[in-house]
Amino acid sequence: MSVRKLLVCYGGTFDPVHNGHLAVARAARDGLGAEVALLPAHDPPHKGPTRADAMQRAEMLELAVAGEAGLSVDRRELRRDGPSYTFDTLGELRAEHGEAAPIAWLIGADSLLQLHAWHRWRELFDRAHIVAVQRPGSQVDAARLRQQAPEVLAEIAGRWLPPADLAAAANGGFALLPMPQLRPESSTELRRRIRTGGDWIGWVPPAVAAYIVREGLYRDPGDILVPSP
Ligand SMILES: Nc1ncnc2c1ncn2[C@@H]1O[C@H](COP(=O)(O)OP(=O)(O)OP(=O)(O)O)[C@@H](O)[C@H]1O
Ligand SMILES: O=C(O)c1ccc[n+]([C@@H]2O[C@H](COP(=O)([O-])O)[C@@H](O)[C@H]2O)c1
Repeated sequence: MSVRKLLVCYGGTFDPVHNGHLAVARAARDGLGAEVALLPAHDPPHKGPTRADAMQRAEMLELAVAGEAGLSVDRRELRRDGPSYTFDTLGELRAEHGEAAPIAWLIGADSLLQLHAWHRWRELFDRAHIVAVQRPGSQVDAARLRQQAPEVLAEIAGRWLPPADLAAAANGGFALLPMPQLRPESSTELRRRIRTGGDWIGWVPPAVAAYIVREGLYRDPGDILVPSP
């Protein structure tokens, strides 16, 4: 039986992309033997207005992964109006790749704890696997899920797979991605540091840092704030 290569889709606001995102994408590529597509959200459903516009966020992402094997940027959400629902994105990907292709949607642990608030969230499993990665401050285990997101725990309970088994099925599984080392970076803290003159250059690839400086991004007072509902 031939097992097809897993496609891992890693969606985000990427406002801006940082080295934590890249470490997660590389861990998925290397740990799961996957191709990883990074998808900037045009209009992230649970976030307020972004600080950089969608084109700038996509350009920074492209600079961040340029020349890196196994990582690419997929701009499809920029071509859709309205909230960038993952359910819709996975519908497009499923139609393009076919019913048998193994596809996974990759999220951080903070996103997993909110998964029950996503548009048609249970049906995401009809279209992809969900893979979560631990994040400092939001690390998940069964006890934390039971306390903070019992519906999510109930949904994934029968779906747990060893990461190596994801490629053997098209969708429907849940796995935790092993991360060699947890990463502290966040876009919110990065923007705060840029605004306040803190130490931020080492948190992004050099080409992204140059872009931020050139475009004068994240320097207005409003850039400190992230109104997340
Ligand atoms: N350092 C990190 N470790 C693990 N997962 C992360 C990390 N940073 C971001 N993620 C995950 O990557 C996805 C996209 O993240 P996003 O673009 O929202 O960046 P962010 O740093 O979480 O931004 P913000 O601080 O504005 O919320 C989310 O699922 C998030 O949980
Ligand atoms: O589909 C949804 O309802 C939904 C709700 C929240 C987040 N998402 C997606 O999850 C990814 C990470 O979101 P964020 O807000 O942490 O950048 C990004 O691709 C979003 O479009 C999707």
